[in-house]
Amino acid sequence: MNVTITPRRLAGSITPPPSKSQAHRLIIAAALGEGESLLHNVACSQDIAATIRCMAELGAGLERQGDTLRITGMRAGPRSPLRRLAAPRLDCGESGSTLRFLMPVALAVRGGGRFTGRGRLMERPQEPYFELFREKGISCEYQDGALVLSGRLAPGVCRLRGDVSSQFITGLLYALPLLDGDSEIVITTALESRDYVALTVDVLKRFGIEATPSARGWRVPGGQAYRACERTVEADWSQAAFWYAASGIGSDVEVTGMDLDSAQGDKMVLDWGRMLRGEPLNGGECVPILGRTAPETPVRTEQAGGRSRVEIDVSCAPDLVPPMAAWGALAGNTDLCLKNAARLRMKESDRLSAVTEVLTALGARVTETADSLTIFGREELSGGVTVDSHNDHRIAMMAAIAATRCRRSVTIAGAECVAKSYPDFWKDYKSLGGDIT
Ligand SMILES: O=C(O)C1=C[C@@H](OP(=O)(O)O)[C@@H](O)[C@H](O)C1
Ligand SMILES: C=C(OP(=O)(O)O)C(=O)O
Repeated sequence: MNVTITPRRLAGSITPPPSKSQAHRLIIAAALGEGESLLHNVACSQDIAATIRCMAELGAGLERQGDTLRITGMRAGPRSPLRRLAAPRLDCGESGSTLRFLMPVALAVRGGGRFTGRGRLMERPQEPYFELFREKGISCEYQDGALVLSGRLAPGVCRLRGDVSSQFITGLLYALPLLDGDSEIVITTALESRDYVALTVDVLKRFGIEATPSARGWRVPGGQAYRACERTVEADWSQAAFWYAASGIGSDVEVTGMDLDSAQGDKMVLDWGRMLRGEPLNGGECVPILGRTAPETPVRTEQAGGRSRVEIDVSCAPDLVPPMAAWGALAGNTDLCLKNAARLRMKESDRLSAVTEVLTALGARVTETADSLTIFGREELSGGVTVDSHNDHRIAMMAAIAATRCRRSVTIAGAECVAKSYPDFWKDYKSLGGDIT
């Protein structure tokens, strides 16, 4: 599907969709649990549909009633009869979270499974799991494009890299409590996307599951049971970031329904945006309103010729790169460097090269290195082109936000990919006065 945008500023009020990251976690916890859980404000993005489908295949009952999901837990645990059933077939769509969260879960609950996916999913790296699983005697093989796991996930020490994806750690945090002995997750490198692990621990706690930080990672007692729960999914800070970016570059969008106390790390978009706007400054340093400290506290420096440069370490919040890039491209006399971003090459697209290609086509000046982007702020972009979404929801949304400040119309090819995380994105864009066909 092509969407053509006639540039104009957006105005109005919007509540972003429910958090995809939180919804995945709540659904999995409820499905593993005992009894009936109710989850409210569940939106059926393609990624969430994948997790729902997979948890049903693993043995839970999931029934949608409007935006409420009624989940009958499978009572997973060391003595569950589910372990005797045939290997489940888990279609993860394009969702990296679904695949990586459920690989150890399927091992713990069913002794393995056959995982399939679409788009770039099956090419995304799984080596940290493979190394760990093979060390534990679990077989991991690609067969006709499917990933087949089989074996027993034994409790004990689980050594894992922390700089490929935090999703591996989340998967283990879900599976290890179900084993019949205690475990420790030992992180062998720097941990990136750290707040996503904190979000996991936050959800687990609500289901009565304990995981405590250790000097090397997390200690996870075995023999735990997920208890049923009733929760409402919070609004999504990663999606809110696109609307904050729109306002940052001249639109007037009021973002409603956001929880400032959320465990979602992407709420730091508020601090990053403030830094980009150059306010408020305190001796040249931004004072983070959300109490964040290095490394994610951005640094702003004054440059020659009246320009400023903002440098942000994005390793803690990679999903903020596309909205921040759109914001940076139209930041006037401010240049934005997004560094420590190598992991973005392993998402739905190679997001660093996709951001560079799309923003450059729209008329921005962007330089790309192996692990960073520098975007040189302008007052306006030229537009007048067709850009490719690269089948990446966050790239399509970035282009749509940047288009609000182009001189000529912008066509986004493959615009339907927003359904991966934000099926109503185009509807919401229109409701804010966006002119799209
Ligand atoms: O745990 C999660 O919900 C996510 C973790 C992040 O991935 P990485 O840990 O691979 O960076 C993020 O990019 C992804 O969109 C969602
Ligand atoms: C990378 C993303 O998700 P996942 O890893 O779950 O596919 C995303 O939503 O940007």
